Amino acid sequence: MKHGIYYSYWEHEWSAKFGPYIEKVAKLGFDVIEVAAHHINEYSDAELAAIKQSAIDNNIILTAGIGPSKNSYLSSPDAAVRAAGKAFFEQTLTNVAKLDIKTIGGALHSYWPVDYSQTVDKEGDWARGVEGIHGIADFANNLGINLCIEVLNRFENHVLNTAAEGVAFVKQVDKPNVKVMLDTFHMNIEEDSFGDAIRTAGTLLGHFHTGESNRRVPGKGRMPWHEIGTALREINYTGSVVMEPFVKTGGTIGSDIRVWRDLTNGADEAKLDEDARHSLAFSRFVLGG
Ligand SMILES: O=C(CO)[C@H](O)[C@H](O)[C@H](O)CO
Ligand SMILES: [Mn+2]
Repeated sequence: MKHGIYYSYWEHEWSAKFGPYIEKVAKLGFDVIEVAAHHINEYSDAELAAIKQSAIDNNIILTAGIGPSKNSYLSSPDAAVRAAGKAFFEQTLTNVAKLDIKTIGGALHSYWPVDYSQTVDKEGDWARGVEGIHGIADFANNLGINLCIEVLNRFENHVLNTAAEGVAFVKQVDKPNVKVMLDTFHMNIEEDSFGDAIRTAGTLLGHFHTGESNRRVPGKGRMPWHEIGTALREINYTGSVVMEPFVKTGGTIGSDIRVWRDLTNGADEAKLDEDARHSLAFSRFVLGG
């Protein structure tokens, strides 16, 4: 099991450059950095080559997270938006592959976060989502990339809220590189049992996000980490466990994640780093790896 952190922990914008964080997370002892792919198409090839080299030099694996935009996503009822979604993914995956990234996770079938001022069509969005992911799966596979479909809580998406729904969706897509992704923050809201949810995902679990119920770093709250670690060991999970803490207010990250109070307790960057390092030690101990 490899342990990582989403660089957005330190940032306010999904557009923030991720290159400089590789050395930082390596120094903190992580194996993996997760980067936001939302704006990767704005990076030049030279920039991507330098980032790839930095990852090699620092012995860091990159994974990617993404929340597709409402203008271009795979399950839209509007065929033009679906086509734009496919084109966006093909360009994004091409650039993601330039960083040797093998895992991209998020609500890839949908857009994020969902706008609930509009009518919800769960059945239609599910069916179009399955078709949309099916339609980009081989493209991703040819680049060596796994598509990890994140199960989110009801306030962020309506299609996949539980591990059982994630498994059903991924089985309908029926492609070897399309997997289920779970996140303890969302599971805490939707699942009856953390252990059962992880066992339900089983061998289909492709990526795993961690965070406390208020999205502080693992170890600062009341998540049942022992139960989670036991279940991950039971299913012989060998993928990445990426902590996804969101503790800062402000910017697009603060508003998309609904961080309306300072969860850092006024921490400066050095203190945020220290919290991440402690949480990594805690995560390795309780989850394995
Ligand atoms: O858990 C999440 C949102 O609540 C997601 O992992 C990411 O934040 C999202 O896909 C954007 O990268
Ligand atoms: Mn997540």
